[in-house]
Amino acid sequence: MEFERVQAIASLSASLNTIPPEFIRSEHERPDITTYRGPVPEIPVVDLSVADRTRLTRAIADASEEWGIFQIVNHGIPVEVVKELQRVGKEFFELPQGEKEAYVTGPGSIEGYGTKLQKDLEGKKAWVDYLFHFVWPESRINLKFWPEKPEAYRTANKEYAKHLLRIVDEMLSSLSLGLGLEEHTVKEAVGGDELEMLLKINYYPPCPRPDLALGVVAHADMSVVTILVPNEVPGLQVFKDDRWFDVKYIPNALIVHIGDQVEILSNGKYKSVLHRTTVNKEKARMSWPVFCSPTDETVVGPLPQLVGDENPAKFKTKKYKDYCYCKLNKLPQ
Ligand SMILES: O=C(O)CCC(=O)C(=O)O
Ligand SMILES: [Fe+2]
Repeated sequence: MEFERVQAIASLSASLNTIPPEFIRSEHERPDITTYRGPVPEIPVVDLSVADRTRLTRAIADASEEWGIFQIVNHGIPVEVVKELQRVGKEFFELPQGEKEAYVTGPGSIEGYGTKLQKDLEGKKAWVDYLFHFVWPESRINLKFWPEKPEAYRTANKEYAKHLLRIVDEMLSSLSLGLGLEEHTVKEAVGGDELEMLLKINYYPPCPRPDLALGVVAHADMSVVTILVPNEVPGLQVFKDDRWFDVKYIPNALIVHIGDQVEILSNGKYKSVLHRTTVNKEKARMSWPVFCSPTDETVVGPLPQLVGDENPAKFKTKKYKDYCYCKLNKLPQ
């Protein structure tokens, strides 16, 4: 098992200065060939400390319509809280392999430590290991998947989740207002206070051939929104106007991805963004996305206020778990 971890493969590969063939992407995916190197448009940056609520709402709504991704600055989460989240996550991944295996994901569970074992459609593997666990609501938390080491892991994650809850509410309110709807509409449409927050830590070890491999492959998140903290190593790319662009690293910013559920309930007005990650030759890249999602049984579809004779529904209305099942098994929605 140990040698299936990308972290273990990376240590071997470093000395060989090469990577196993199943990590070498075909030409249409290779980052060196497919990354656009012309002038790069910046993804929008939204300053949450702006006092003018109407302006803030418009900035978030416009970014969600045009890009489906933006960075937020002056978000009010203390720098120390984020730094501590990053420190304990990094220390967990630096533990001896055997200690991490104690948190290994089990059959039928999304939570836990692991590596995507199945290859993708082209028989390729992703240069990343991960840890998943719920951080909200309390009833969903299973401490079995929350590392006991380093010692501050659990307090740091609890603290971050508490702050993030406020940001999620702020995002969902702005998305509602941006559609011309009452503030709580979007949150209620995805289950209100039942909304779940699943934290993932991505650990992308240094890779001797970052020109050939990919971290996470192109996808759009199934969530309502995903809010992500990266470390200082760039690697996130977004697909826009038929091109892959690098996302600039902005210290202390959080990255907000619009997920499929918001695209669906807005009937396509807001875009769920296609993104992927590249890896780095010298440094480990890490990221902490939190996927905010409805419960399995929550039914999500285009908001009735937004559909009519002139605006027919572009998406089916279905349970979140059925949406995920179709997407994960590449079945028609
Ligand atoms: O590492 C990143 O910046 C993005 C990761 C991601 O897209 C994901 O885990 O869904
Ligand atoms: Fe993602």
